[in-house]
Amino acid sequence: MSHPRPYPVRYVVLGAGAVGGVVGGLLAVAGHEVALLARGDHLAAIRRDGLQVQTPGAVHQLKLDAAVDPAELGLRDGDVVLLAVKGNDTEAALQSVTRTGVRGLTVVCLQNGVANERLALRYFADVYGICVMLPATHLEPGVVRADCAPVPGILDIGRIPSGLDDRAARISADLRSAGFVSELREHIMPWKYCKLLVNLGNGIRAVCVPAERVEELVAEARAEAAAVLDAAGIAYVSEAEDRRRRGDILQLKGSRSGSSSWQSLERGTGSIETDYLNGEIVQLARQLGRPAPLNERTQRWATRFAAERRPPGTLTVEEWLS
Ligand SMILES: NC(=O)C1=CN([C@@H]2O[C@H](COP(=O)(O)OP(=O)(O)OC[C@H]3O[C@@H](n4cnc5c(N)ncnc54)[C@H](OP(=O)(O)O)[C@@H]3O)[C@@H](O)[C@H]2O)C=CC1
Ligand SMILES: CC(C)(CO)C(=O)C(=O)O
Repeated sequence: MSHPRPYPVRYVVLGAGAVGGVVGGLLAVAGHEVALLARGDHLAAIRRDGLQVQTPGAVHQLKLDAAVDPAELGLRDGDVVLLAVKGNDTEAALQSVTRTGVRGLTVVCLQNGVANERLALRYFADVYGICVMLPATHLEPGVVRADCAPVPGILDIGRIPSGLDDRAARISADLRSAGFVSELREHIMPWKYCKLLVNLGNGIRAVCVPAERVEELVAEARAEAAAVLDAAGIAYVSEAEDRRRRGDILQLKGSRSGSSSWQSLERGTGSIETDYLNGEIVQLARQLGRPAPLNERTQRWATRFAAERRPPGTLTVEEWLS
């Protein structure tokens, strides 16, 4: 592999929320060209005042190109699309890009879950996956916050389905220039499956009142899922390896209300990503003719909460189990 090429790259963040806003914002602070795709009140606030990216040590108010329709940004071959919508929004988001007719884009899935990369490959040849360890919060329209410092996140990257190349090296170097920790991974998907196992708790914790029994159920759902992945012959990085990679790099500062799924309920978006987290395990189990009752229950309750716009953390564990 040769050295990363020095030509300028434009990063187009598709879904400039908590993660996309923080990554795009800090890339812009580091001097990279960044444009944002957002929607609703968030887009209106960004257009009016700029995107505010808070970190534990600084507040950046960034005037960046922003639009809802990718066509408005004049997408061009060579642009790197940082796909940072929730998994349930991926298909529609990708289609909004394909409608521009520009096919020479690089798509980087800056998302939890493992279905986004497959979807992106349907439309684009150059797809990369990032294992996102970046606690971030979408505070209010126009304002996002990185919750860790001094390193905001670990963003290891690899080509899909596997392999290393100059483009991955270039993106990884740009992420490092923006303060992230990022390594190249020849096989990124086993890391993303490991992260999927971590995220199986998002849905239960988002709906339930915090309790010891909730944490036991999270562990049980995780064990159920690991058995499904094993039966399917899908490789995932071990908890020990994941712990070694994280080390003490991420230091949470201040308060954090909850996971990305919790935030969907808190913001009352009407949707939640659980179908692409626990739902991934459920569909795999169904293909194998196996049960996955805890992941199924997690999926059912979370989607119900989102649809009914119920506030997070309000269901007792007894109700969840009933
Ligand atoms: N937040 C976190 O701490 C972490 C999140 N992740 C993962 O990162 C990914 C992104 O999560 P997160 O940043 O929290 O999500 P957010 O909801 O904060 O951000 C996604 C943004 O994309 C917008 N959006 C959705 N579809 C479109 C579209 N077609 N065009 C333009 N904008 C669109 C959403 O709008 P709207 O609000 O209207 O839906 C929202 O503003 C998820 O996969 C999540 O699991 C991973 C690690 C940590
Ligand atoms: C691991 C966790 C919960 C970190 O915030 C996350 O990935 C998320 O919020 O979705």
